Amino acid sequence: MDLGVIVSDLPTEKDFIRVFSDVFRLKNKPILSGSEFDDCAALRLDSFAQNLSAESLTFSTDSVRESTDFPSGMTLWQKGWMAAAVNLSDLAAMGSKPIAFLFSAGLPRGFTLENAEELARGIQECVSFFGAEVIGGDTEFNDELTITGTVIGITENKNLILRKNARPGDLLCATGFPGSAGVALSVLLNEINIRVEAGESVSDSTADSTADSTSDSTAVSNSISDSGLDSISVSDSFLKNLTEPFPRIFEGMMLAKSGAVNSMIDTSDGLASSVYELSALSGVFFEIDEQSLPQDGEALEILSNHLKNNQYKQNDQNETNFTDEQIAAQARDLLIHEALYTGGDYELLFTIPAGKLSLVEELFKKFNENAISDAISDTASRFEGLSSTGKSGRYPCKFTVIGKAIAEKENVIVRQAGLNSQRQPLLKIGYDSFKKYI
Ligand SMILES: Nc1ncnc2c1ncn2[C@@H]1O[C@H](COP(=O)(O)OP(=O)(O)O)[C@@H](O)[C@H]1O
Ligand SMILES: Cc1ncc(C[n+]2csc(CCOP(=O)(O)OP(=O)(O)O)c2C)c(N)n1
Ligand SMILES: [Mg+2]
Repeated sequence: MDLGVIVSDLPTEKDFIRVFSDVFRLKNKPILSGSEFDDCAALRLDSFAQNLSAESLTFSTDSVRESTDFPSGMTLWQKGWMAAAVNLSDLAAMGSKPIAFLFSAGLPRGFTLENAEELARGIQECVSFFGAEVIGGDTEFNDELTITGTVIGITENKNLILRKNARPGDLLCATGFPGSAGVALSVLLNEINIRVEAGESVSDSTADSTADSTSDSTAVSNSISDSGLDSISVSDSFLKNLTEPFPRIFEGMMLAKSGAVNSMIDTSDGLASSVYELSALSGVFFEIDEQSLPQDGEALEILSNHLKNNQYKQNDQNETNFTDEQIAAQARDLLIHEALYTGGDYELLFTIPAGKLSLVEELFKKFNENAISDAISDTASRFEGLSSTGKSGRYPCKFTVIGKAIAEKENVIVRQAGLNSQRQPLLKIGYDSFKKYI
């Protein structure tokens, strides 16, 4: 079929569904019927129980759409990947194993079959990477591209991790480098005062399916480089922190299986917001030690340049007032703010009893050495040639103790002021789809 055809010009919906279904070929026998042939997909749960007893099913649904989730410059492949990833991240937070994904797409006017295929490939590659299959959906038209996904997972009852069981004295732990997605978003929204030079081309580091994204990423770079300021280069792999969320499915399953984790949540809405969720449901309060928050080197470099360029402008292009050291300290502060109060990182935040720390450290060490743990060894081949892994640095997965449950009656942040530390209330703010992005 001619891929240039506009989807809404096709004679019937069936003609279109075939394009999607060709991308979502079913591999898993227990799925008796997939997206194209019957009214429903059917899953044989007894077959899943051969490898992992499926005592509980887990479900989640989340929507993404153009104006609120896709900053300009994202490829359709990335939009598809993101639609699946934000849903899978909810399963990761419960330690659940993904088995199936469904989505309803609202396609904008002018969307071609080629566009649809790229979107579908992004969804398929994310879903299959994490061991699940796309089993159905619906297609409609909408003013802006909208994708509502639903994931289904399975878990053994003893491994089901909830938000509500954090205990006094627990250590608060996080994966990844919080704040990276927030900084990437500011770059893509042109809120950061830097001049961007295209980093390594997306196609250099990615699978064939993303090769088209090079032109988009250049468009982002050009729009920002008009500012005429000092230039630094922002790599495409850094921007992927936002544009290709990497759900911590394998880490979540490993943590759940370890028996060490009392409570867990993903950080999609920001660290502070996630801490408040764990706190409200568990009835304990937390302190975050800001010094312990891991910071991504490129994020710091971007923020330092932003600060320098702001001053350069303010001072009528004379020398800046601050030393490099002062600028670096201000950049660290800004990144802490991003980590706490903006979302988009899709990392895991979890609590463990202090006595389990060495066990969890050992598990992460082994996990990172093998890229994947024994429990998920069947997935090794999926790591090859995928854009979200590789150079974007999602592996090794960093794991950090960032605070603990405390006796006080509020959530606090421990800040460093010179040689002294200060305890301040943790603000209850984060990404909220009902409010304007902060
Ligand atoms: N419209 C809705 N109807 C029923 N439950 C909902 C609705 N919206 C959200 N929820 C539930 O509220 C909980 C939190 O949802 P949400 O804030 O969207 O979480 P997340 O940030 O993980 O997507 C989830 O259990 C979700 O299923
Ligand atoms: C254009 C644009 N603005 C803002 C964002 C940032 N953003 C959009 S959704 C989101 C987090 C949503 O969390 P999630 O749990 O997936 O959804 P929820 O159900 O909480 O809305 C963030 C940080 C973005 N990705 N793109
Ligand atoms: Mg939601």
